[in-house]
Amino acid sequence: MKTLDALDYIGKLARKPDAHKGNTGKALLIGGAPTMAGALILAGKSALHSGAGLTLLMMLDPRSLGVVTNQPELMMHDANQQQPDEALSIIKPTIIAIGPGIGISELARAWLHAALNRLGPLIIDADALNLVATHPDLLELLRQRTSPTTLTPHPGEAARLLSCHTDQVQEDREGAIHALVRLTHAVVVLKGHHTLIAGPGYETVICMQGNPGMAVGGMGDTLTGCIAGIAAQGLTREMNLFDATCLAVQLHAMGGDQLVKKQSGPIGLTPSELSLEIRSLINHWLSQHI
Ligand SMILES: NC(=O)C1=CN([C@@H]2O[C@H](COP(=O)(O)OP(=O)(O)OC[C@H]3O[C@@H](n4cnc5c(N)ncnc54)[C@H](O)[C@@H]3O)[C@@H](O)[C@H]2O)[C@@H](O)CC1
Ligand SMILES: Nc1ncnc2c1ncn2[C@@H]1O[C@H](COP(=O)(O)OP(=O)(O)O)[C@@H](O)[C@H]1O
Repeated sequence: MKTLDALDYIGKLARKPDAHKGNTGKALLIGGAPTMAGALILAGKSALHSGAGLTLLMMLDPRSLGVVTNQPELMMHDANQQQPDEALSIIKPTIIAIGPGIGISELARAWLHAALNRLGPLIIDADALNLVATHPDLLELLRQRTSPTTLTPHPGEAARLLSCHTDQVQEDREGAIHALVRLTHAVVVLKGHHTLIAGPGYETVICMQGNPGMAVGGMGDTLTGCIAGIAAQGLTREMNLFDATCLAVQLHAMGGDQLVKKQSGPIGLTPSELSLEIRSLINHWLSQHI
């Protein structure tokens, strides 16, 4: 197992003078069921601040479509008003992330089915992972995918996928992540203290950064948005989804550590602040190296 060291990939995010929003990546994030719109909005803000050219939110709760007035850059879509397969083929996202606050309704299942069926890179998080754990047809679709896929389970979600107890995952995190890769054929991020990343054909890496100030609701949504934002830009610039995933995990953990250094944590550290810190880290690195 090697230590995560992915910062050099930031170089691939450098903008050419003639860059435009059509070639800086389109991230589509799907989730935000009633009571959990915040999860999708946090993921959206994170994708935006990580540099995605366009960030679209496909929101399952129609009443929450108007709640992001403080971030009008996010493009809001009502998941109830569209046929999932048709909408995905019209939007043509560079990357889809599905799960933050999505819940386990029939509507959530329909969007996940469409996302799994579509050719193109995909990130699966939160309740979308729980749906995979409880629907063998969705697991089979995931296993058969030919496009790059990243799963971001916390230990509780990992345990549901592996039909075991969370304690068993935590007792042998390396064994658990390998079992998840074998089960799903995807890149897997096993979150928590010392996050692990593994995937078919890749050496497992361990993130030695991050801190307990990040133990607050919405931190995982922020990671999912960050992977989406980095991948949206990087996938068209010789960065694959595994590399984008590694870079986002490291930026997310380093951002948390920076905020603690600035005494914005560990107590009271928020996912919204972390998105802005990740933006600073990316731009600082670019200003030093490019
Ligand atoms: N602002 C919002 O609207 C938020 C909505 N959220 C959504 O809420 C839904 C439910 O997600 P939850 O993750 O809260 O609930 P879950 O029941 O899936 O997982 C929580 C449990 O998993 C275990 N667990 C998680 N991380 C662990 C770790 N590092 N070590 C050991 N055990 C660990 C613990 O037993 C914990 O109680 C998701 O759809 C999620 O996106 C959350 O993301 C929080 C913020
Ligand atoms: N003690 C910790 N040390 C390092 N990272 C942590 C710690 N606690 C939480 N994190 C990170 O914060 C994020 C929490 O994700 P998750 O549990 O999915 O949150 P949520 O579902 O509330 O958005 C993960 O990236 C995890 O690695």
